[in-house]
Amino acid sequence: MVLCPVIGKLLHKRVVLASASPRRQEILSNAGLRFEVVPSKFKEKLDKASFATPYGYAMETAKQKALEVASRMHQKDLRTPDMVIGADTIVTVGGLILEKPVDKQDAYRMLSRLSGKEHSVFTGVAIVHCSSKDRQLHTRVSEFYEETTVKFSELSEELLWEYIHSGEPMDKAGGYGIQALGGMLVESVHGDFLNVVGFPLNHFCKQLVELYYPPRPEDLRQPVQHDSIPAVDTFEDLSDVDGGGSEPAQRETGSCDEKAEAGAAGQATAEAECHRTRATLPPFPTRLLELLDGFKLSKALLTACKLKVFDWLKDEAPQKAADIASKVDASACGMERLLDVCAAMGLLEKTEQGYSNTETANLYLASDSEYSLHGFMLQNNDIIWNLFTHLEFAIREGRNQHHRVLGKKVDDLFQDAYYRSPETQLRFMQAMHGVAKLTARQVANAFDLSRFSSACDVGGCTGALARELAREYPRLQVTVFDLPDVVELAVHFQPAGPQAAQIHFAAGDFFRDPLPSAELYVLCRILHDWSDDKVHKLLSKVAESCKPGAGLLLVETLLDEKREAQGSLIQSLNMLVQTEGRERSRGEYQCLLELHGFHQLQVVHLDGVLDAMLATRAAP
Ligand SMILES: O=c1[nH]cc([C@@H]2O[C@H](COP(=O)(O)OP(=O)(O)OP(=O)(O)O)[C@@H](O)[C@H]2O)c(=O)[nH]1
Repeated sequence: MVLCPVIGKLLHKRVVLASASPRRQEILSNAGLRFEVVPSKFKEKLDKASFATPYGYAMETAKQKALEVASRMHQKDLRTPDMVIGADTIVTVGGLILEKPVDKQDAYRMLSRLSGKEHSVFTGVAIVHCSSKDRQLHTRVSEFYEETTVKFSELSEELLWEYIHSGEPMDKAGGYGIQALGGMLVESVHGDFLNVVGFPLNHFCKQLVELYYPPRPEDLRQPVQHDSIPAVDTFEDLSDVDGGGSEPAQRETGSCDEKAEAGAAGQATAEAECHRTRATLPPFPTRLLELLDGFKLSKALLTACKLKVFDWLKDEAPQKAADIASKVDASACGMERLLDVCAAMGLLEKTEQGYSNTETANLYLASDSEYSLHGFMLQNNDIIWNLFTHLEFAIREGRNQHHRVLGKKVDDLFQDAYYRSPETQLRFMQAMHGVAKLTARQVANAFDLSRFSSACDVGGCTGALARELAREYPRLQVTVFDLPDVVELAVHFQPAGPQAAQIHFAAGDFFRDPLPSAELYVLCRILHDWSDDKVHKLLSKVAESCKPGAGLLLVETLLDEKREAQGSLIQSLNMLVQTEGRERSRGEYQCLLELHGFHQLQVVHLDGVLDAMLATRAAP
């Protein structure tokens, strides 16, 4: 839904968000804006003392971020963007400007400064309109800022450090994330909440309205104040050629290298007329159409992974579509379209010399990179995609769809489906390994586990989490307990390193065989695979193996109590299609754990959709 119809003006424009902040991406895409993400390489090192105000500093940084991206894209790309958006969020307290902490000590210094006091959060935003004439880039900049005041409670040392150890402060201005755990530190907020999160959406929409719908001449005679986003509820003309008003009026605030005055009165009147005649049409269903296209984008990503496009481009000079096509036995015309889509999705960079990997592709999509998700992509392409094509049956029948994909009965989910052949098993393990590596460090850091000297990672697969636990707690001995076939293949995933001596593998079936003894049991993304009956069975086995004081570390995706968060809900649907289980809420896990004698539940939300929970076994 596009509540701010002016966003429809930008539908056919090439809009670029010059920001790596996932929060800014989420805020703008939730608002229905269609944009590409090109993080800025501008180093945030302007001399703060040279600015009269903190917001002046934030606006200038935002502008430099956006201009850097605009000029890089103009030089490298075949098509200059129409609009580049940059933003910078800072916190000010006692005359000091706080940005993102550089390490935990820095986070500590920042948060202690904020404790018990009120501070301001400023986000500077720059909207850079770009055009290209005679190969020269021309820019016009509109900039603004928003201020929100936030008051923190008094923070105890313990709370402070617990929060810092959650890892959340590190990429956030002022060292806290108001939208997540950091919200617990906040007593009151005055002003725009999203401004604190990183992007003042309301002010941004008003700014767009000012740019694209300048007041009519008669309105200019009286001062007009927009207390809210004007409801210009029209179906916008999306064409760039018929004078439908896709260009902003030349009315920027702040600095610009082509300063322009308010839009010409004639143009303004024509625009206003245009809105009035179309006022009865509904808003363009941008978000809906994006949702519809979602599966095509996913399939393009998965196909590029399957064809190893990102491997061919890793550490190479830019290559043409035809070169890649010949390497993977594909048509040049098909490959060009695929690569163009990958570039539009921000996975490749396209220049006159050809295509090259973006940092994201090098990091996560090349199959040999340290944090590769290539195996996970193949699992999605080869297995999960097929299961999802039977979603309708899954909904009607309330069960997974392996039987339909495989054309035979599936009694044992793992032996009959995921591990039905050595190849499928290896691919499954590669997928799990990639995901586990990405999240394991956060899991290991979520709680202080130093009181335990032995742990058993039940269903621990390749041992990726065991490795991080061993790294974080050098006196911890970790047993990875998994099916014999898994243990046999797990040797292929063991890097050399000092942790090897702390990790042992034990073969067995956690529903049938006794569990290795340990002071801490770990169940990472295991319970969500199983029905309530089987979860009870497994938890009672764990409980029987535990002495009082033993710990149980669960890692799962928690459903929010209101069942509103899309990320966890889609995971639960995923579980329906793939497994015998489902995602559960914190309350449901708490009941399950308490039934089996585990109490004192603590929960830490991790990046992405995972949550870590730690409970302690009480005396029976
Ligand atoms: O409560 C919250 N406060 C702030 C944030 C996030 O903090 C960062 C602010 O940093 P900056 O403006 O420099 O932006 P970057 O993340 O470095 O991305 P750019 O590429 O745009 O420079 C921002 O991500 C906020 O979202 C928060 O999440 N919660």
